[in-house]
Amino acid sequence: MREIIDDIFDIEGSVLITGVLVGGKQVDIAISEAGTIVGIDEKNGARDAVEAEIVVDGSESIAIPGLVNTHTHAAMTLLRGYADDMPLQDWLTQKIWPLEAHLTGDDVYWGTKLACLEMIRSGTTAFNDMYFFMDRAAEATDEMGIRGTFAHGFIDLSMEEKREAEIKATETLVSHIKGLGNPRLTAAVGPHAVYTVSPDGLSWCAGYAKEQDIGIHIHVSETEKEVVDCVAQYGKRPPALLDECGCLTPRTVAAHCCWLDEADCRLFAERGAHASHNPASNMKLAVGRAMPYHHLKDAGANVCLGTDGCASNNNLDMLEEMKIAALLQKFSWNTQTLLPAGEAIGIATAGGARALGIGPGTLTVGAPADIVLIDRRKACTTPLHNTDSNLAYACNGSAVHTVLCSGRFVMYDRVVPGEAAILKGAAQAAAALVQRAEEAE
Ligand SMILES: C[C@H]1O[C@@H](n2cnc3c(O)ncnc32)[C@H](O)[C@@H]1O
Ligand SMILES: [Zn+2]
Repeated sequence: MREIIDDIFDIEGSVLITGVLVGGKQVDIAISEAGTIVGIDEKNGARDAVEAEIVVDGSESIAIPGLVNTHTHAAMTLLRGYADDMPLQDWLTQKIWPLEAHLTGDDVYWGTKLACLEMIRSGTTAFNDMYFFMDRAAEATDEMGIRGTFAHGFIDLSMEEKREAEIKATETLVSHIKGLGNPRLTAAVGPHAVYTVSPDGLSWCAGYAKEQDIGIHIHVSETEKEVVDCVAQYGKRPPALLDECGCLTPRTVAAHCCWLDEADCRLFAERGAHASHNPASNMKLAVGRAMPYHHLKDAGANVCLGTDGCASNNNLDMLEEMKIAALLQKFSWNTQTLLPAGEAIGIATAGGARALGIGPGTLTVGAPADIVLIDRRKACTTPLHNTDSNLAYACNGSAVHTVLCSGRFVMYDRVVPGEAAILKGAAQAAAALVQRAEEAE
């Protein structure tokens, strides 16, 4: 493996992964130069699909589709450990928003580089991001080689002047991302939540997302207070308000969804909206209830998985998040059979890919070659009675050893190009950010 490591990140040719375990079977996976899976076969049939430029021995690996993190604020890696053990509203208003007021574009660049590094190292190949200075987040993501969907966090606090500024920021970002013409980078509209965006702001976001044919990324029903306040102010629950404003669509990814009731779940299913489960953040911020996964599933709504930002998680490890999701669901709803291992993997892969519109999120012919190789020589993969169980319940991101996105290597044998410089740049940016905030106090 070692001989080809120096130039493997620059090669843009076809790839063959031999003898890798997929769904309990030893197969070869052939990947075209264009970055698509063109063959997957047990009996060496895939070998005929490409004249491979790179052949990787997969016999010590399990292959899974790239993990899709459907709700994060990537650059919040810089805020990791800055404010812990607080309720959501105090956490946001007393600690997070005052520090974010001092953010710069360079901070977001370095924070996103660090986030991408961490995501790649734990098997994530696509993420749904909502934050600020998102042109710099897209730049960082492009350099790291994975997929990102970028939304400006739209917060108008019911003020006309703020709304106009947020509209401008959203339009500028969307035209910038579209102008890049990079299939790995897409734009979305990011109304923060019903308690920070007016109905006029929400309606504008819905209309603009429709006009631009892009997604909507929003926090929904995270706390009981959000629901109670929404009913008091608007006479309806958050999903009904969002629906009235046109924000519940097949392109909407709604984060948290902890306090949805059964009718809300049915509305999600009817509108084709996607519910992103963020269990670690929900438990850490003690929002009081887990997403009603069973009601969403019974209604037929798509559920996907996300970590939220590093100030409320405090990492971006989607393998770890799968286990937390499965355990939280079983515990909260007192049902051992709820969210079994295979389904937990499904919401982190196919469910996420469906939510972000990036193919089937499976290892099948025609799918984008977003592939994660998990080391079979680890304690967490020994023994392998049931691969899904090992992946969902025993492993975390440290078992990932090679990652491809769109057929290109972004990590090989646990090496990610530029890692030391990213750690240094991000640490310096985080320290300078806190210093600026303290000096301004
Ligand atoms: C984009 C803004 O969203 C803020 N944020 C981060 N995590 C959460 C959460 O769990 N609920 C609501 N808002 C959140 C982030 O700090 C940005 O200000
Ligand atoms: Zn969030």
